Amino acid sequence: MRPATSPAGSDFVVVANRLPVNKQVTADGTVSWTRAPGGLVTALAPVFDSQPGAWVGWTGQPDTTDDPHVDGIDIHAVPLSSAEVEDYYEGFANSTLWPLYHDVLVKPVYRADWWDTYVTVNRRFAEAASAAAAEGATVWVQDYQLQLVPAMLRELRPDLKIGFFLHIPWPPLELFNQLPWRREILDGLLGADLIGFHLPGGAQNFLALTARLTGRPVSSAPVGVRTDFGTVDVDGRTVQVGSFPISIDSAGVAAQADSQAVRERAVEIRESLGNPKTLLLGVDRLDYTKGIDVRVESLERLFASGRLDPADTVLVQLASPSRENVDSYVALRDKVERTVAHINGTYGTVDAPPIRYLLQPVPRAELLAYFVAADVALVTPLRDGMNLVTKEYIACRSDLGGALVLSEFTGAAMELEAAYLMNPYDEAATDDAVLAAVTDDDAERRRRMGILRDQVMHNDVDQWARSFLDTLTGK
Ligand SMILES: Nc1ncnc2c1ncn2[C@@H]1O[C@H](COP(=O)(O)OP(=O)(O)O)[C@@H](O)[C@H]1O
Ligand SMILES: O=P(O)(O)OC[C@H]1O[C@H](O[C@H]2O[C@H](CO)[C@@H](O)[C@H](O)[C@H]2O)[C@H](O)[C@@H](O)[C@@H]1O
Repeated sequence: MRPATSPAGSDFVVVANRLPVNKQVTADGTVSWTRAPGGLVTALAPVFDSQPGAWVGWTGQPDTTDDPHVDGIDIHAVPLSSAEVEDYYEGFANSTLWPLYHDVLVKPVYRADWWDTYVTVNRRFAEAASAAAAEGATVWVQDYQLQLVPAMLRELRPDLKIGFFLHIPWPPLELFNQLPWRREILDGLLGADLIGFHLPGGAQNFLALTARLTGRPVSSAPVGVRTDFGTVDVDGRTVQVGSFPISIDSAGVAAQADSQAVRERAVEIRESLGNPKTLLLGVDRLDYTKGIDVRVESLERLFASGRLDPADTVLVQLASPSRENVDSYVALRDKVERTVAHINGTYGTVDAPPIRYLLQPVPRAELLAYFVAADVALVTPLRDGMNLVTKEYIACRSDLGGALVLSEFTGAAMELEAAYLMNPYDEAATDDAVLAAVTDDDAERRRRMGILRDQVMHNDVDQWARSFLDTLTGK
């Protein structure tokens, strides 16, 4: 039932763990709002340019009742206590689900008290969404932190059209089955009218698992990209299941990258690094799924074997701090920082270390200047739902310069086959891919970048959002 306090509400509501802004509080208590980290916000923020609506989410800070203002979006902040952040966000979302859905790269932790808090917090998000939505509104729930919201929201508001999109991989049956609350998660998701995944394989896994664990009738034909949807029959209600590869505001990124200011800054960046023959670039949240260790270890092997010369090669690794209270992230940071120091100590000189490592989010224009400046982008995840950094790099290269080394274990690899694809578990193949991207002649690099650019400029975030929402609303 609709809460009595509800205003008329919005016709379009996004529900995501994060708001598009992040609250930063410095030691002296100064408050500032910065763009929230990660690809979910990068992708969803432009959706509101063409569609007014509300965004229900958390500010990124515990124990606050702030309601930040964002131009053009009606923000509804969902408060979380410190204990809830520990149990729901750092615990169940990022120490249970995140590793389980990313090939158990670290061992998932299963704790009933974390699960209980996940249920409590999901209910709070469902209630906030219910209060924000107008009669008959379209509500789009995002990601693994909120998998129970679709069913909870349907119970509160049967009048709504409810969509759910998963931004990370959907795991195979053998892994998902580890989850003590697997049936509850499936039932939560099945509250939606449309469930979206990046890749057809994820949608197919979901259908197979649903048939096995719930016994509900599911369709048997394969799922296509933005077409040929699967179905689950939930007591006479049809839930559609589809594949919608996410993207970026390609034209907007390209236009900003082509600005004089960004081009000039790119030249300055190269100069400040001593105009190396080869500038390699990594840009990631500091996450163990991203394979930052894979690329720096490959670089070390290429230096050690003499296949690359550390005197004329620089790797800039821009890392954004992430989930810093979770043990596996602390361990990764230690590992990366030790390896970088080891390589710089072994192969550098005092004034020219081959790796420049920054652990701070970089302002947007500055980031694009790095993309324009880099000869090779190294995108080497062990597993990644999509990876929007890849698409940002390509969108920035209207000059058809640059080359992309891309892990086969990213969602992006399915669409971007003209990249230098590599298996991050295969050291020799990784080294060969990096070396080919560095040493192939300009014609070959331009040929590949041309194909990649056609793909990314054509398949942008607007198409992603439109195709999902049109399917959801039956247009
Ligand atoms: N060090 C950084 N500084 C600024 N932005 C960053 C940094 N690292 C990543 N980003 C941004 O965060 C987003 C990451 O999205 P994506 O590659 O899909 O991975 P994820 O969502 O898992 O972090 C991109 O828009 C990227 O530009
Ligand atoms: O909110 P955080 O805990 O700081 O994490 C940031 C986001 O990381 C994940 O992003 C995923 O979504 C991207 C866009 O679809 C995709 O390209 C990437 O492969 C995923 O890892 C997470 O799924 C988001 O919920 C987080 O906000």
